Amino acid sequence: MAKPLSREEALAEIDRLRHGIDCIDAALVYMVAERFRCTGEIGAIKARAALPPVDEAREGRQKARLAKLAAEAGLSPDVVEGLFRYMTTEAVRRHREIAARTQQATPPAKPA
Ligand SMILES: C=C(O[C@@H]1C=C(C(=O)O)C=C[C@H]1O)C(=O)O
Repeated sequence: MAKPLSREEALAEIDRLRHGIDCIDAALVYMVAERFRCTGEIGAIKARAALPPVDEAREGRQKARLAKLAAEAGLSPDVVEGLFRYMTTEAVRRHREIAARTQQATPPAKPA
């Protein structure tokens, strides 16, 4: 059994681990921001080319890749899928907004 810890030892250890968590959270925030920057650029390109906001084939490939990565990392595929589902849903919501704004700003095509 693990050796009991004094309250002071426990608090010092928790502080050390929380510092690690704070560093990871900061990195995650910047990585998520960078991901939305990339998906935003894709949204603008799709809108200019009148491509649909959702790409189900790409999402399917990502799902398979992430499930493999989750297994390699010893994580539940459901946890990883849930995290990415939020980001993908939000990216697509933003693509729809970009598409709507682009449509409003684009003059109607001249009749042939
Ligand atoms: C960013 C894209 O648009 C959508 C958002 C995705 C994502 O957030 O990873 C993936 C596929 C698309 O449904 C894309 O087509 O690559």
